[in-house]
Amino acid sequence: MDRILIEALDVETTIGVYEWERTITQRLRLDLELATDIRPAAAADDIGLTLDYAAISQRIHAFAAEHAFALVETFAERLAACLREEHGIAWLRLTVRKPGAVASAAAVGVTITRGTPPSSEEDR
Ligand SMILES: Nc1nc2c(c(=O)[nH]1)N=C([C@H](O)[C@@H](O)CO)CN2
Repeated sequence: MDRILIEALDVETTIGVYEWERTITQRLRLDLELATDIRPAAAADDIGLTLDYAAISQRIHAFAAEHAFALVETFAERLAACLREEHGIAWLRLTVRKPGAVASAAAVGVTITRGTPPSSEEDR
């Protein structure tokens, strides 16, 4: 199955388990792989027949601005559900990194995959 990519998308959100983290916004860095068949869009050269990565990126910024969670796990799970529901995405992989959260690490975070990857002959 083909995949639409969104890599190193930086968003600002309220996130953290500590009291002081509830009063500020912090940066999360997101990587996404979204399964879709790109052939109809490519054949017709039509943005309406694919997942619009610009529109999805905008939606992610809005989601981050609208929500405040303690855990990056919750952010990832809720965002994945939101994107799958609103865009009919059958399968996705989402990595959420919180740069600077652990001073001795470049980043910490989570990777989740949700849904069933639609199979195609090319994958066999
Ligand atoms: N598995 C997790 N561990 C931790 C998280 C988290 O979201 N998931 N969060 C924190 C704190 O908010 C930390 O990022 C503040 O620097 C600690 N551990």
